[in-house]
Amino acid sequence: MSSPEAKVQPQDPVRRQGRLAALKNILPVLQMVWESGPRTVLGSLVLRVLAALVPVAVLVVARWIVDDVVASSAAGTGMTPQLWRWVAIEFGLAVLGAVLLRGIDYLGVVLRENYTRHISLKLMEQASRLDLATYEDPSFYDRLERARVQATDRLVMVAAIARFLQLGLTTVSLCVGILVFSPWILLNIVVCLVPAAIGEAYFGAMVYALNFRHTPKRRELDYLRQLGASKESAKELKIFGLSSFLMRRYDSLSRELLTDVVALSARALSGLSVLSVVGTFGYYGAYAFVVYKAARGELTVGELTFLAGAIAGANRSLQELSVTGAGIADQALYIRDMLAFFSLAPGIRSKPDALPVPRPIRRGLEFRDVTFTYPGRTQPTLQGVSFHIAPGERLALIGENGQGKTTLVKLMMRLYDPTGGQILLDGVDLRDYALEDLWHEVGVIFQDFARYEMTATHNIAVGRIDRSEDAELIAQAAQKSLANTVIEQLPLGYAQMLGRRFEGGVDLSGGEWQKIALARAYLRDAQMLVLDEPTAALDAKAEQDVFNRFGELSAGKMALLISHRFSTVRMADRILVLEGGRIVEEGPHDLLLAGGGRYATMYETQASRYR
Ligand SMILES: Nc1ncnc2c1ncn2[C@@H]1O[C@H](COP(=O)(O)OP(=O)(O)OP(=O)(O)O)[C@@H](O)[C@H]1O
Repeated sequence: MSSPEAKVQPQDPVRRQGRLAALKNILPVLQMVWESGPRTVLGSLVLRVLAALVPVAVLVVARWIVDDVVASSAAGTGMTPQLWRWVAIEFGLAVLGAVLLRGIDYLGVVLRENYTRHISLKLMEQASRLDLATYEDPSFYDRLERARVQATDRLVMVAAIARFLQLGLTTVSLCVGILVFSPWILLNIVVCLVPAAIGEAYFGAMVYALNFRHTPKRRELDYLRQLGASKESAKELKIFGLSSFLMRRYDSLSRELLTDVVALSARALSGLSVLSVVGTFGYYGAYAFVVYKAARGELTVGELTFLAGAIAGANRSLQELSVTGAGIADQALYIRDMLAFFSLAPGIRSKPDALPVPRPIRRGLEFRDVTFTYPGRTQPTLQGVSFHIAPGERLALIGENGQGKTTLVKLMMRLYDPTGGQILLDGVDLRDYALEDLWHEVGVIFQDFARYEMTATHNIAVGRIDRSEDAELIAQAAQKSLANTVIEQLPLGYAQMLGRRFEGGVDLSGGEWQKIALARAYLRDAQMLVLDEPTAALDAKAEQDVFNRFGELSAGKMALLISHRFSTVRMADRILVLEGGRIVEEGPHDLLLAGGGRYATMYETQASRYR
C-alpha cells in the first residue's frame, strides 16, 4: 500500500520565522534558473553589475563638470579641453547605460523562456512519477495548482532577484558617495525608510496568506468556468437548464474572493501611505541639510550637484530595494509550495534491486488473500480475495456496480499495493519486479479509457509510444480491434485529428472510440491482456466480431475480462463472481449456471429481459 505522502503544513506566513525560513527557498530556485541556461545567467549578471555602476559614475562626472564650469566662468577661460573631456565621458556613460538596458532586456527574455520551459518539463516529469492515489486526493490538486501557477509566476521573482542585486550595487555606490561627505545624511535616509520596508513585508505576507486560503475556491471557480463552456457538459447544461445555477455559484464565490482582496488592499493602501510619508521626511531632511551647507559655502556647487543627485538616487533606490526585497520574500513563500510539490515522493516504485518480469511467464498470476482499503476509506473494497490465472487462460470477472472489479485490476497493475495479502507473479511478489517492466507486460484498456485529442495514429500509438512511427504495426493493431473500419471512414484516415479541441478535429461515437482504445491494448506485445468493459459501447454485431478475434489474439496469454454482459463473460474459461469485495463463486459458465447460485440469478435476470 502506498505510503500517504507527507502533507505540506503551511507555516504561518505572516510570522517572521515563517518568512525567514522561506527565504532559504530562493536557493533551489536560483539553482533551477542556473540549470535552465548558465551562459545567459552569467551574461545577465555581468550586464547588471555594469548597469548598477552607471548612475554613480554619471553623478561623479556631473560634479566635475559643474565645478569646472564655475571655475572657468570665474576665470573667463571658456570651454577648456578638460571640460570637453568630461562632457564626452558623460555622453559615453549615457550611451553605455542605454545599451546595457537593451542587453538586460534581451537576456531577460531568453532567461524567461528557458526557465519556463525547464520548469514546465520538471513539473510534468514530477506529476508523472506520483502515485494514482495522489491524484485522488483533492488537496493534491490545490498543491498542484499552486505549484503550476508558481512555476510560471515566479519568473517575476527571478527578475526581481536580478533587479535586487543591481539596485543593491547602485545603492551601495551612491551611499558610499554620500558617506564620504556625511554619515548623518545617510543615517537619516535609511532610518526613515525602515518603517515602510517593514510595512511592505507585512502586507506582502498577508496577501500570500490570503491567496493560500483562496486556492480551493479558485480551483472551484476554474472548474465552474470550464464546466460552463465544455463540450462534455453542454448537452446536460442546456436540457437541465443548469447555466444560471452555475453562474450563481460562480458569482457568489467570486464575490467572496473579491471582498477579501479589496479589504486587504484597502488596509495596505492606508497603512503604506502613512509609512511612505515618514520616508519622504528623511529624504527632504537630508536634502535641506545639504542646501544649508552649500549656502554657507561649506560645499562647492559641484558637490551640491553630486549630493543632491546621490540623495535623490539613494532614496529612490532604497525604496525600490525595500519593495523589491519584500516582493522577493513573498515570492519565496509561494515557492515553498512548488518545492513541496517537487519533493513529493511516489509510494509505489521499483526496489533498487528489482527483478525483470519473466518472459515467458510460466506459472501465472496469483492473488493470495488480498485485502485492499482505499486511502481515506474505512471499509475495505476487497477482502480476502484469492484466485489464480495461468498463461493461456481467459478469466472473466463479473459483479454488480461498485463490487471492486476495477480495483482488482488496479492492484494487478500495481497502481495501488494491497493493504493485506500478496499478489504473486510466477511465485514472486509483484513488489519485487521492476515497475516499468511490469507495465510493459500488460495490455490494458480501462473502462474510463482516455480519448486523446491527437491523430488516429497517435491515439493507437500511445499504447506503445516507442513504436509510434511504425505505421504497419499500428494498422495491424487497428485491424485486430476493428478500429480500421472506423479510421478508413475518416477524411484523413490515420492522419485524422480526433476530438473537437483542435482545428480540423473529428469526433467519434462512444463505440468508435472504444475500438480505437482497444487497439492500444493489442499494440503491446504484452503477456497479460486486461480489458475492463471492452465492449460496453459496442453494438451486438461489433461485440461478436471483437470476441471472435479475441480468442485468437489472447492465445497463450493471460486474459482478464470485466463485463456486465453475459455474452462476453460466457466465453471465458473461468468466471469469478465478485460481491462485496469477495469472490463468492468461481467456475466456467455452464457449471455456474447449473449451480443455481449468484451467477445463475444474475444471468436469469439479464436473460429474462430479452424474452
Ligand atoms: N479512488 C477511490 N477512492 C475511494 N474509493 C474508491 C475509489 N475508487 C473506487 N472506490 C470505491 O471502491 C468500490 C469498488 O469500486 P470499483 O471501481 O472497483 O467497482 P467496480 O466493480 O469496477 O464497479 P463498476 O461495475 O461500476 O465499474 C466502490 O465502492 C467505489 O466507490
